[in-house]
Amino acid sequence: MDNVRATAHRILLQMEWRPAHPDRLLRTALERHRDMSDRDRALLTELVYGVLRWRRRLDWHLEVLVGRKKVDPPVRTLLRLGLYQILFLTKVPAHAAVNETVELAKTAHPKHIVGFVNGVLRQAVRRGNDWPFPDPASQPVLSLAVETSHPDWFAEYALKRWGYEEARRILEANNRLAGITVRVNTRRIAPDQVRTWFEQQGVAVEPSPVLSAALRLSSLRMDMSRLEPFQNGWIQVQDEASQLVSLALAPEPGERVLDLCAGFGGKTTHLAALMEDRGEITAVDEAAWKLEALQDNARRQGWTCIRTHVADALTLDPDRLGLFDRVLVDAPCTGFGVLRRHPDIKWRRSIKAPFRASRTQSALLRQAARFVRRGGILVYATCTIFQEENRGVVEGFLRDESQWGTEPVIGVLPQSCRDMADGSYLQSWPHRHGTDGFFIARLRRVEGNE
Ligand SMILES: C[S@@+](CC[C@H](N)C(=O)[O-])C[C@H]1O[C@@H](n2cnc3c(N)ncnc32)[C@H](O)[C@@H]1O
Repeated sequence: MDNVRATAHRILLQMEWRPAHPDRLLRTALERHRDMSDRDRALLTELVYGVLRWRRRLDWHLEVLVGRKKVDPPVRTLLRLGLYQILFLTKVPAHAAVNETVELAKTAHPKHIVGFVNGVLRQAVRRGNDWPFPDPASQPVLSLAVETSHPDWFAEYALKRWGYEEARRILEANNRLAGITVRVNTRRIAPDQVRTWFEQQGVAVEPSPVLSAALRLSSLRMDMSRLEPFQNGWIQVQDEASQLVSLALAPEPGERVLDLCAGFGGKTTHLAALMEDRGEITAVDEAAWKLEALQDNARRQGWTCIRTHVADALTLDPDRLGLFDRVLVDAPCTGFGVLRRHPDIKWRRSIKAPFRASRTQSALLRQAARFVRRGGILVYATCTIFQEENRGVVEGFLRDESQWGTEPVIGVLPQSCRDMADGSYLQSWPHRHGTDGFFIARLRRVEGNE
């Protein structure tokens, strides 16, 4: 039996039943099938991510083929997988896509379902490029949702907020594959040396137009953790926009810094680099396993100034932890700025998600403020593009907290970031800057705590 398609089907179906990270499911599957060739591994990743990325479009095509007939999740997932290969994968011949999917159907379904799958996919092949699409003039929301494969609620939000043309550019950019960007640990090695290492492995590398210590790698998905630059602590996989967050905090060597939502420590280790490993960084997260990964990361990169603290940030007490010169809140968010890398997120959120997220974000920001000394800096960041989670959270905070003011984020960043300015804040965009979509606000405590 074809391992690749069966595995892709299993992963996609698992994601139908309950939320899971495709990356984690893929990694587990690849570990189980160590004998899989590199070509098959790449195809498996492409099938899973391709179906997730194009799900709304595939469902539209399915609707054209079978009408509103109810199709059970296992069969729907099979059809999406077959259709994706027929419509989007030029390297898989259409007849092979049909045959492989039908063979897969035979392993789990009765004859009439196998016949149904076969019939639907053959119809799709016969259609070639002849598919109806919603009319953008009379059905702009449906047209945006289907053509760019986003949930209808988000297409409607985007249309209202940005207008059709800009909304289309934003949504289309989410379907462009994002390459891997790395931050070079310049304390260990020069960016040029890392560049040469990758080029010697046949990977094309471009220096970042935004940041001097960042490199853009052409290969889309490599297992970085196996590579020498990663194992030697020379690099951190991190999009440029994400790198701007620590730069916006601009910590100085010797300071006390609090990273309240540290996660795996992409930003924490960057802070340590900016502080030349001098001073003290307290990295907090409620997920112990993430902080363990952070510690590995810090060890590999050679940072000793980070200590981790597993806790719900909302319950921390400034009397115990003391005050800090700078505090970072890299808040949990809806993630709509990173849909290029995580297309599954689109289907896991509803229109209520930004509002719900904003309540936690506001609580975290208010809590973070309690830890900042007078004159100190607080940076609030998300990887999303909803006003409710970004400007809305910060402005709500500023309305209630008279001891705080904003500072232009751009003031502490390289000139190359100028066009990311959004008033005194920063908002980066995949369609404009080729980076992930991040929001950053920089606040200063002007009065209050000593
Ligand atoms: C956007 S992620 C942080 C990513 C991380 N800063 C990085 O650069 O890799 C948000 C993090 O906040 C953590 N988190 C969410 N709510 C929290 C809370 N109440 N207390 C502590 N950590 C929390 C999550 O576990 C998650 O790791």
